[in-house]
Amino acid sequence: MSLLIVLLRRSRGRLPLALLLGAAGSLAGLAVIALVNRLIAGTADPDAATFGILGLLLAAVFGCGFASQALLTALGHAVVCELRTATVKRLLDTDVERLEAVGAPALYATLTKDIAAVGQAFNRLPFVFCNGVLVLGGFAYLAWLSAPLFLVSAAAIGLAVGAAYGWVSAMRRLMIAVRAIDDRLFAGYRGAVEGRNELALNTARKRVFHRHDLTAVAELARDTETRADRYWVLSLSWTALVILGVIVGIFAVGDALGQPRSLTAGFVLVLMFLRMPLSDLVGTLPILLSGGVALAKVEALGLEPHRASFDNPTARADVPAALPTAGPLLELSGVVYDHPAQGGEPGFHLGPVDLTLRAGEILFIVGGNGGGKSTLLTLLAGLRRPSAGTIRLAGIEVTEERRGWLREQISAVFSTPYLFDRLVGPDGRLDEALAQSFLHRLRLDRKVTLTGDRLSDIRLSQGQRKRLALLAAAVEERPILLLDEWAADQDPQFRAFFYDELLPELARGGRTIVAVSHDDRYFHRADRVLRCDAGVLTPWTGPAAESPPVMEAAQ
Ligand SMILES: Nc1ncnc2c1ncn2[C@@H]1O[C@H](COP(=O)(O)OP(=O)(O)OP(=O)(O)O)[C@@H](O)[C@H]1O
Repeated sequence: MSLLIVLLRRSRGRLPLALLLGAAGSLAGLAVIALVNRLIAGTADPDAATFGILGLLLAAVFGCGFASQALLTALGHAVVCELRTATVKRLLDTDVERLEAVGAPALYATLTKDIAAVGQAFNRLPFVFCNGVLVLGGFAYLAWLSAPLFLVSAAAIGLAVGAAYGWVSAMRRLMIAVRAIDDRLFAGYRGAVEGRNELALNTARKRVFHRHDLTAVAELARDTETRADRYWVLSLSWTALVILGVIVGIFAVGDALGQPRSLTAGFVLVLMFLRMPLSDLVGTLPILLSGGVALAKVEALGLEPHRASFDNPTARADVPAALPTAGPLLELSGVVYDHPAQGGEPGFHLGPVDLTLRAGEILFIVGGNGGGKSTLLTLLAGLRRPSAGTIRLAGIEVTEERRGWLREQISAVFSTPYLFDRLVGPDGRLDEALAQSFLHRLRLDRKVTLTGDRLSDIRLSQGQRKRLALLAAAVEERPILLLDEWAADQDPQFRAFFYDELLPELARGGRTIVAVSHDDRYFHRADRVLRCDAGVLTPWTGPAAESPPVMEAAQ
């Protein structure tokens, strides 16, 4: 039903026209049958006028059917296109935390499988509608032909539909189960693509992965799909049986009710004609059901409602146009964040964090693996919502409504950055000269060419990827730059260039920089160094404070 509501909402007037044409085509088809019936019964003359009418009716069947289905299928494709772009826009507007909770495999499954399933269902709707009109019109004609025979057939078909209702519900339940298994299958596909190196190196791992993470899930999907299809073919065979049963029964009932044989024969002819659209309707059930399940799945992701606009919803009136260039810039007071617990393991607790970042400052954050450094950076960037405490930017509290404003002040290079092949400057305008100069200074100009805002190649080494990500962040020209272990993949020469030249230069240019770093050789380049371990932020007191790794005796 929700499929129909979506279609109705988006059709902008084309739907009523298409439905009208479809109904006209179907009714013209029924009129052909009715006229043929009259020819058989001898109540119409087989003269030129009758055949002329039949010719016109056939032309109407073709013309109206074609126009209606062309309109409806075009509408179906338009809905799918809109669903694709709108779902991606909703995803772009949704919080990182929500997307993390949903997980990448489920998101990919929705973007590929669910949208395709909804599309298939939409594209079947025109045929469902035309068949529906045929069936309804056909039954109305049957009622007109003989009320007693119609009542008997309607009662028999009604009972049969009631009996089949349970099968359709069972089929829907199984389709929901199949869709849940699809998320696990997509996790397997992802492992096969992204873990290709590890899998190529180790045959045993490949076998274990293929058996447990792929074959087992694929077989579960196959079993569930097979069970769902069994209900479908049962419904198809049941439909054929019911129609044929009613046809046989009608002769017996017709005689018992004293109906003339010619009337019964005409009644049966219409029933035979209705067999095809009825079977088509039942045949389409799985496509419609899986479309409905897919649409429900898209909604269950909990994405933000669709907004066509890309404007930052932050009210600009109550925030300053520019940030201060001296004094406190970003202040965290009692900020707490909890990563959710998973699989029986406790979640990670960060904070309470009290931190004041001054404008133009270079702050380094050090700490052991899993200490919470990256989590802290995402909180500073406004990508995560603290569970307690306040964040102030330029003295103004960053409320939920102002989180977009905070994000607009931040450029970041995360530890595994995603590279886009277009550079984007402030307000979408790129300073090409600045970009070219960074390309040169980051020693990427022999590898990548910048034409307009487009980069020629992003298939780079890990260290080069980080440099390109830094370039993309720098040309955004935002006041706060967050770097997560940026230098970890750089060669010693470039690392020295980064700490000794680039960072101080960026700071002199007005940037406030927070960098996660383990390069204690260069800690003197920072105005301050803090340590983040076990979610607690403390001043760094020198290399002696580093806890040595636990060394196990070699076996
Ligand atoms: N999306 C997430 N969901 C649940 N837990 C998470 C998530 N991201 C990180 N964590 C947990 O939070 C803790 C801190 O992770 P974080 O990435 O902030 O540490 P880090 O100090 O940056 O580590 P590293 O130096 O290894 O990069 C880890 O124990 C990690 O398991």
